[in-house]
Amino acid sequence: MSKVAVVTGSASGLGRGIAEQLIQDGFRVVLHDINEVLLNQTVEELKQQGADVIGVPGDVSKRADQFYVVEKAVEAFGQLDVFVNNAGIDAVTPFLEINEAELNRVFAINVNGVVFGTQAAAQQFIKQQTKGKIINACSIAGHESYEMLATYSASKHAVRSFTHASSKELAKYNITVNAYCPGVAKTKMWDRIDEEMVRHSDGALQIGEAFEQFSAGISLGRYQIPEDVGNLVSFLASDKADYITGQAIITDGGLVYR
Ligand SMILES: NC(=O)C1=CN([C@@H]2O[C@H](COP(=O)(O)OP(=O)(O)OC[C@H]3O[C@@H](n4cnc5c(N)ncnc54)[C@H](O)[C@@H]3O)[C@@H](O)[C@H]2O)C=CC1
Ligand SMILES: CC(=O)C(C)=O
Repeated sequence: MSKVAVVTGSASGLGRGIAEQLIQDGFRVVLHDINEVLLNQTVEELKQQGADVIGVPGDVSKRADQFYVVEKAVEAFGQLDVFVNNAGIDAVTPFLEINEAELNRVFAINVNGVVFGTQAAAQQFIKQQTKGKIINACSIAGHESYEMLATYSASKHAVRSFTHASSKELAKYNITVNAYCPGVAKTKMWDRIDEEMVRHSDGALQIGEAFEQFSAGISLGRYQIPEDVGNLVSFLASDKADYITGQAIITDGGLVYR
């Protein structure tokens, strides 16, 4: 029987790219997103292409929603093999203006979401008595800290730390936990970051220029596309990655060197 993967935040952007790659790899995929309208549209498009997928709306910051998506995956497909904690949000703010609401919002989704998704998936793998793979969205911002992106960078450093700690605790169940760390990918997230950086630049930047400046240092000379990220997740989700755990692997075309 083909394997089953859940991908959170997969109605669009990198999550959709990851879901499409896993479908190509032969997975049955559960798409999960807070945007129910977009989720239904994406699920319909993928079904029309012949994919064996379902959509489950939910908010990753709610622990119950994460256990619910695992329950629905098992109800529909009988098992769970891979859980991708992809959903995440951005925040662009000068450090002195960061407030409690921003910290709570970004950490609730980017950090709590990863913890709850990991718990829900791990409990299912333990119940099944099978190996399992948990794959988290980190970022180059989980290795490097950026001006105006302090809250976001801190949240991604926390994702890297939870990847390390959970991989150590879950190894005895044959569950691996790894993270992918994208660079500068052209998705709605970067459209928003660019707009906000322009807004905070006092006229120094025009639309598109923050994205261009960030992309300028990429050694391979182009910005990232969802397929680049899908390729790394495809490997991490495969049996070929069975002996890799606790790693936060950078895929950025050569921008941040660790
Ligand atoms: N775009 C980039 O350059 C980079 C992105 N990343 C990370 O990759 C992941 C995906 O990023 P993008 O696709 O660019 O973002 P995006 O903003 O383009 O898409 C995110 C998707 O997640 C969904 N979502 C947002 N909040 C949610 C919640 N609470 N529960 C469930 N779904 C939710 C959105 O509806 C959307 O469909 C994020 O964790 C992000 O931090 C990391 C490094 C670079
Ligand atoms: C969006 C992101 O993850 C950056 C700027 O590294």
